[in-house]
Amino acid sequence: MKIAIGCDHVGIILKQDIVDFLKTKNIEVIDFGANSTERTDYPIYAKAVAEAVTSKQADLGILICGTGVGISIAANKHHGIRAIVCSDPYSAKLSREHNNTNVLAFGSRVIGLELAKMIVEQWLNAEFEGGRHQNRIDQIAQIEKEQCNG
Ligand SMILES: O=C[C@H](O)[C@H](O)[C@H](O)COP(=O)(O)O
Repeated sequence: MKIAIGCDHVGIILKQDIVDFLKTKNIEVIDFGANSTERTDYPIYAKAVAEAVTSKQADLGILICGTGVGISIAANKHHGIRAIVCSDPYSAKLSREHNNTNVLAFGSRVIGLELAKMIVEQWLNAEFEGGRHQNRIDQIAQIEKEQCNG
């Protein structure tokens, strides 16, 4: 399992903690920055992580900004990306089982490390259930296609 991770200037401390957490689980991590508290723009890191996932350089992506909102919106602009922004483990788990999310985003100004670790753990351990949910994912992909041609 390979995880691409990225954050803006607000998320760097939490990102490092999550990188360390993933490494204790022997998960390979590709870190796309940021690595300083100098103010930067979250779409840069959303793009890097989203492209790593769509190109299959990584299996899944994790993104952190102040709220997780901007960085997840930016990630969701990429074809094939289904990003969730969440602050609770239940939504994280269900987002994999029902929505086959491939990017997880959260906010370092919203949640603390222990909750973030629970969210990451639930998200990584859950598996897409397919079936009726695949039909809905296919409909999302169809919307993406139509928007692209429109
Ligand atoms: O959704 C956006 C994120 O929460 C950003 O981390 C936030 O907008 C950055 O704000 P500032 O530039 O004021 O640190």
